[in-house]
Amino acid sequence: MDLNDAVLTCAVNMQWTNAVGITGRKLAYKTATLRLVRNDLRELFVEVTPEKLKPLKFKLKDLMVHKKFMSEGKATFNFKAENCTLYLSNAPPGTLMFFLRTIFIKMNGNEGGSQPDDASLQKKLREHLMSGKPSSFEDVSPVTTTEMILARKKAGLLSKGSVTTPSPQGAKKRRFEELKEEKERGTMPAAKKLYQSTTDESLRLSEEQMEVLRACTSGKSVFFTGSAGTGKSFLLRRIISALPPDGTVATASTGVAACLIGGTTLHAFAGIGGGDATMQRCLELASRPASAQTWRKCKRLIIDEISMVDGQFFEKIEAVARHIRRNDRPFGGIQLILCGDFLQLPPVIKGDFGAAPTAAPQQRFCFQSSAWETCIQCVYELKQVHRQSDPEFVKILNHLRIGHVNDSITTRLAATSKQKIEGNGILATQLCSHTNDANSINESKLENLGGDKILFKADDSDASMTNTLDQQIQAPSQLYLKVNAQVMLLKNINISNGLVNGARGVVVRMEKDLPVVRFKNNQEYVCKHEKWIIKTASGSHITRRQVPLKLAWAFSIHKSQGLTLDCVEMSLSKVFEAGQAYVALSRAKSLQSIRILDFDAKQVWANPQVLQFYKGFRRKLMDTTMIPLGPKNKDKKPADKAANSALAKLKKSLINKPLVSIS
Ligand SMILES: Nc1ncnc2c1ncn2[C@@H]1O[C@H](COP(=O)(O)OP(=O)(O)OP(=O)(O)O)[C@@H](O)[C@H]1O
Ligand SMILES: [Mg+2]
Repeated sequence: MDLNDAVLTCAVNMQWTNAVGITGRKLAYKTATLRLVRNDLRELFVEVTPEKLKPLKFKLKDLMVHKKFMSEGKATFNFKAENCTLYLSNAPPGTLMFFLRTIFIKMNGNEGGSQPDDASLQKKLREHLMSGKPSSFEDVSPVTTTEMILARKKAGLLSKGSVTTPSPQGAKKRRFEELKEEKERGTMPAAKKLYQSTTDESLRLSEEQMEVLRACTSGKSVFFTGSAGTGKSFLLRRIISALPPDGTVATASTGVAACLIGGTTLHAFAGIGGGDATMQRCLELASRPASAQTWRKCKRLIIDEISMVDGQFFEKIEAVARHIRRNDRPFGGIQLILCGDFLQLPPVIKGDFGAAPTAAPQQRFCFQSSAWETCIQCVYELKQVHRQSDPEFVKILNHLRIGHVNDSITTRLAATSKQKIEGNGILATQLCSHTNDANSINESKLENLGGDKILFKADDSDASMTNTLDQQIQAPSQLYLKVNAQVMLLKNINISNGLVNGARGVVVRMEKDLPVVRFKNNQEYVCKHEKWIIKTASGSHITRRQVPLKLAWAFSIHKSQGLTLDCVEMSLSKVFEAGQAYVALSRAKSLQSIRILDFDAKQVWANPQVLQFYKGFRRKLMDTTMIPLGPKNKDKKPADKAANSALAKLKKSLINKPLVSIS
């Protein structure tokens, strides 16, 4: 387990009722620490310590825990014997889940239950009284594997929507009610929910990821980077779940990336439109009541895919934050958690992703804005690649990332053009440089299939928000499918069976009006309607229900940033951005699941300003040799000979000495 799972800090309201159910004493604390402890008799207690006050203890007996809103950081503990209810709120959802899991395991992970039985309790009590020692409490020991296995076995004994001490009487009835409720809600039983394998919660953070998590939970403003697949977004999800929900705003530069971390787009949050207006106008826009309130409530701003946030936009929102919050500290005192890889896609300059770039403005990247240096306290680089396990492929990708291609890389990548990556009726997804190309491929392939088109219409909680949902959620509002359509899965359904976000499949038949998909690993899955939730800028939730599929004959490279994809084919002749070829190639898990039709070293280049930034990143305080860049060379490969040789030197230095963490 990653953090201390027997401790939780959150807001706590306590309420006692008398014997006839009338509410008596009430206490409310904005911050209190809950700790799982044992006394000398090995009985379990939850100790609640409000800030600067004495602790209160509640015996874990006849406990009901309601945790339907666990993912929002809320839970209710009902201590029946003590007639007291604790309402927990603003708990970091991940920490709350581990805390509840630890309670569950400690209460159930022992033969006969870990609470001592009455006879042994009486005996221990006698011994304790005879000894004359005062009562003492100690923290529970870390959860053992045996306790975990035993507790899992007992998961079926849980009562309706709760974690409770198992009692043989009524267990059957409770199980019946639980099943009935599951059926009605289409959800998993309470205890199983604590162990569900549809999310990546079971994966452990690496040591380098833990270090970043610790910096973020300690309140520091952090930028962390790393090559594609080093688990930046994965870590970001953990960071979000380790922070209190109140005041934590998760955003990303693109809708797809925002959806991967369960957040909203940075533009939707900021409330200044595209940020193209004058500074004065942006301040006016952000001062509108709804927008101003979200800025004032924000304590921690998280931004994924920071490489695609425009430098001028970043500078403007920094000024907006100071102005609205009437706070002169950088970003108005908001903690920033930024992550991304500047050697992947840069900010889109104008119009559609497919449009050709116009002349680059002065501050294209965030790191070029004056706000960057003042706002970031710690920087980290993740080095362990998780998406690919083949060291040869990882090495090739590391070279491509900095725009370095040698003959052996060219030969190896060109050789993929002939390999067969299809299987089980699943064709390769074509990654296109331009969005329009990808859309027309999907439309024409679907038209060309025989059979009837079936429309799957999304059910949105707020019909007026359909456009917002379209921008932020990959699941389309209208999805047309036919048997034999090539599709991609848009949710983690079952990680251990390979039914993960990005898995490629083909529709094999329709069953009760729902598509049945066969995946590359031969697994068949009858799609159910899944739910996506996005948080609007004002903090409310809007949802979309839709089958978790999207047509997958083709995607644009821009829409694929952040994804892990099975089985991809690409033609890179039309790439127009630094880092675009690297993004396309790094979506694949292995060299065996990729086909590059026309590989040419010219299609791969890194932005020299970014390379320079990364050099400075590594040697933050040391003086660096600037590469002379003419206005023409801002985003393209430097044509100038001197610049080229300086660039070659820079790449060499970056590849030979991996970047290090600086904090
Ligand atoms: N500690 C870990 N243990 C196991 N798997 C991990 C770990 N960290 C990340 N992964 C897996 O690695 C894959 C890539 O992770 P992720 O998408 O977060 O990378 P990324 O750095 O955000 O990549 P990109 O730059 O392309 O957005 C995912 O399948 C993720 O589940
Ligand atoms: Mg990512």
